[in-house]
Amino acid sequence: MTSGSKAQFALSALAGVVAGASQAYLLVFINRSLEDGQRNASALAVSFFGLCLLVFFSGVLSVTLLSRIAQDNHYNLRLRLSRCILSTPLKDLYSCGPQRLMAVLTDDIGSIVQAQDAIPLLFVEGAKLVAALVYLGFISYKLLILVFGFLVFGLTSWHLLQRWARRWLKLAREADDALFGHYRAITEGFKELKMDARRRRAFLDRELRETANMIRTRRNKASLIYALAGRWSQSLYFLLIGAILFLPLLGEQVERESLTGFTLTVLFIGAPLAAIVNVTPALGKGVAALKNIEKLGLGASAEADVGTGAEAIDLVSTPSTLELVNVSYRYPEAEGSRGQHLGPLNLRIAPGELVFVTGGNGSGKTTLALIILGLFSPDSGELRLGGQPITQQQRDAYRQNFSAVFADAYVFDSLLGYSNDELQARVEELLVLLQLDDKLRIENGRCSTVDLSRGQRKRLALLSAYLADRPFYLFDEWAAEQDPVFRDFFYSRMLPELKARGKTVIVITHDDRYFHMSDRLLRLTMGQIEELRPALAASA
Ligand SMILES: Nc1ncnc2c1ncn2[C@@H]1O[C@H](COP(=O)(O)OP(=O)(O)OP(=O)(O)O)[C@@H](O)[C@H]1O
Repeated sequence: MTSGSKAQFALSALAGVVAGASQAYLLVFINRSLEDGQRNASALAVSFFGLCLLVFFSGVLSVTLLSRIAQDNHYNLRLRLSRCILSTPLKDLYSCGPQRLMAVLTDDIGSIVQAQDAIPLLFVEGAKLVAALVYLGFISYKLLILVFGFLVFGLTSWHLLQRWARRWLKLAREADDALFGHYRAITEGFKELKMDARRRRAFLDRELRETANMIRTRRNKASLIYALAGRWSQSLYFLLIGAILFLPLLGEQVERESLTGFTLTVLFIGAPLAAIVNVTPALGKGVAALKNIEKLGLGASAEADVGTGAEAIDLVSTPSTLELVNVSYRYPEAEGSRGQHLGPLNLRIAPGELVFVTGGNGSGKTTLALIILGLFSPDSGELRLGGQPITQQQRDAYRQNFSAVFADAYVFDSLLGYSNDELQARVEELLVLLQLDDKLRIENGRCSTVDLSRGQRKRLALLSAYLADRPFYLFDEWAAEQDPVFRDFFYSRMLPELKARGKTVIVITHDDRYFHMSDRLLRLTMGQIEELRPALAASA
């Protein structure tokens, strides 16, 4: 919280307390006018309506300010969490899984916001309750002790029931993660599920149904316990009123006026008590959501700030030698399989070299690419640029040296940071070069469409990489989805042209027809690099 929002919070909390306390004070007036009849009626009326105005304005002020703070927090939370995800190392992100992240970004943020929305109500209702209890103390401290006894017993038993309900809610929330995984399967595996009725049935009737049913059962249990807790507290409340009304039967002498005032006040506290009891589940869900976010550990091992990246871009180096020295990397072990291991890898790529990397499926080419790009930190060994080891703090700056197109390239519908009048001419030129000019337009940095074929999407990703135009280029099986003509154009024209411009280019490829175009050909086998065609300079 900034000091401005702290002051706003303090003011709104104060207004909430004033609103609640003055509502309770209205009760004193009501009680007094009932006791006094028409005596002092005009003086009481002035104070009464004055107090009504105070209740109105302080209530509006408190709720508005606190809602505004809640919205500010919501806004900050969305931004902070997104920034936090982007500063998390890729390895940690892989181990969270995309479905958990989606559940956090949708469900958990929503729960936190609902909890924050409940806070203004807590202040107003809490203040009403406290003020009413103070008034009860003035009327009769003995009866106040009785009320306290009931409150402590009621709240303790209610709290235990709440805890039980929250346990079920927590289990339901865990199943939500699995549900998001199924939703992903529906959207991303839509075609496969549509094509095979047997598979679709198994998916809908077993996987999805089981998870959805588990969530339904767990949430139902939580709701039942919440309902029990609610009814239980209400029953206790009536029991309390009964106890006060019928105390004389137990031989306890209480004045009639005190009894009336007391009963009226106890009836009055029913509403704030119920309101507090009703908003508590929202608070519980909010706390559980916060714990979920904490449990992901996002940002715990955060890399240097990846905020705007402006500071990092200033560090882009001129072409330099890239080295991997005794680098090794292991994927975390999964159930039933040992984590794949790469290394130790030693590699030196000189500025301006065109290096092809090949190897069988699963040999570790993409993993090597992710290490070279600084997206995976090696478990041991180091990465050096221009002879300088890359530290954890420099990793984001280091990554800014690369223009990369991944095998599963994501295509943004805008150029994000690469749209200005100067670049527009280059964009037009690239659209023609990549034969996309009859498919889409890019105006003010926004693409007219990204509904393109896979090959075309890869070309659009290449356009983005060209616009960034860093000293290093890395392509992971870029040409795999291109037609023979364009594939030839890529290897015979585009790669030599990049090399001629002094770029260091690393190409992961299975296209053996073009292996001769490279300066060096590396092969990965079982996580080890083998040099098939050494650098011309080295072999000379
Ligand atoms: N996220 C991951 N978690 C655990 N293991 C992984 C993960 N990604 C890849 N692996 C394992 O690491 C090994 C190397 O994978 P990688 O994607 O680097 O291979 P590749 O050579 O690029 O394969 P392909 O030619 O099929 O693209 C594989 O055996 C794979 O099982």
